[in-house]
Amino acid sequence: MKTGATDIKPELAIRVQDLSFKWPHGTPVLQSCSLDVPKGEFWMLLGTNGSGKSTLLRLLVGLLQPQSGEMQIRQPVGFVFQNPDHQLVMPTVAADVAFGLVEEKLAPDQIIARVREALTAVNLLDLQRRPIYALSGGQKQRIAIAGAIARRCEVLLLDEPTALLDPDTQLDLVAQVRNLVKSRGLTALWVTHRLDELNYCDGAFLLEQGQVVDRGEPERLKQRLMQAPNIAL
Ligand SMILES: Nc1ncnc2c1ncn2[C@@H]1O[C@H](COP(=O)(O)OP(=O)(O)OP(=O)(O)O)[C@@H](O)[C@H]1O
Repeated sequence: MKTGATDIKPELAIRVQDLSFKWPHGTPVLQSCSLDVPKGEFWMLLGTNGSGKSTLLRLLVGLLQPQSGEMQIRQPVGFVFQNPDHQLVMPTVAADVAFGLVEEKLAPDQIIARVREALTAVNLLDLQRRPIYALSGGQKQRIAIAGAIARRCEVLLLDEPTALLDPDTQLDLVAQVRNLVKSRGLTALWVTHRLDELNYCDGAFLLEQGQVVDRGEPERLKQRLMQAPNIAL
């Protein structure tokens, strides 16, 4: 099995080939799953409940190990969970963004500069001293993204980051991630059930029973899913 980003093609940020995963004593979740995400693009991952979307992201970030197949992903990778309360750990906004930099052993002025840059990128510099508990759901998701930007992540993996947000905040977040991808050369893979979010991405994958069954232009996939009542996203 090959993992890491050492020999990934220059035009790609994520490469998954024939990946298979099953839980102990469980049925297969991913079965020869293959996909490529081009560098500097914003792609989405769609599929019915239980089709393996979250499992694929967890494999990509190393939280799970596949039984077979190959994965390559550019480092560092940032992960944004559905529920931001599962990943924001410090009492204030600036402290939380800085927390992710501990391993880099930076000087204090470098940490301050990275935190300011990251909060500016998500338009939340004004809130740097605010307690985490006093943020909205959308603001918390943007802080999680700022943490990844501060760490200079090349790839963002987002697992239904808008699931707990109201519709306006949902579209603000997806538009902001698109802007970050385009302005900073990041690559993002975003799991969603919401077809209106497809308007913001460069391409999408459709996962069914652990395999990619369609991929490509978001508008075409959107039309396919709107005309397929048997695929309940
Ligand atoms: N910790 C676990 N132990 C055993 N089975 C699990 C575990 N986590 C998930 N599964 C199973 O793995 C399969 C794939 O789950 P996964 O969360 O990847 O699906 P998904 O496509 O992200 O679904 P959803 O859209 O509902 O979030 C499901 O059948 C699920 O029940």
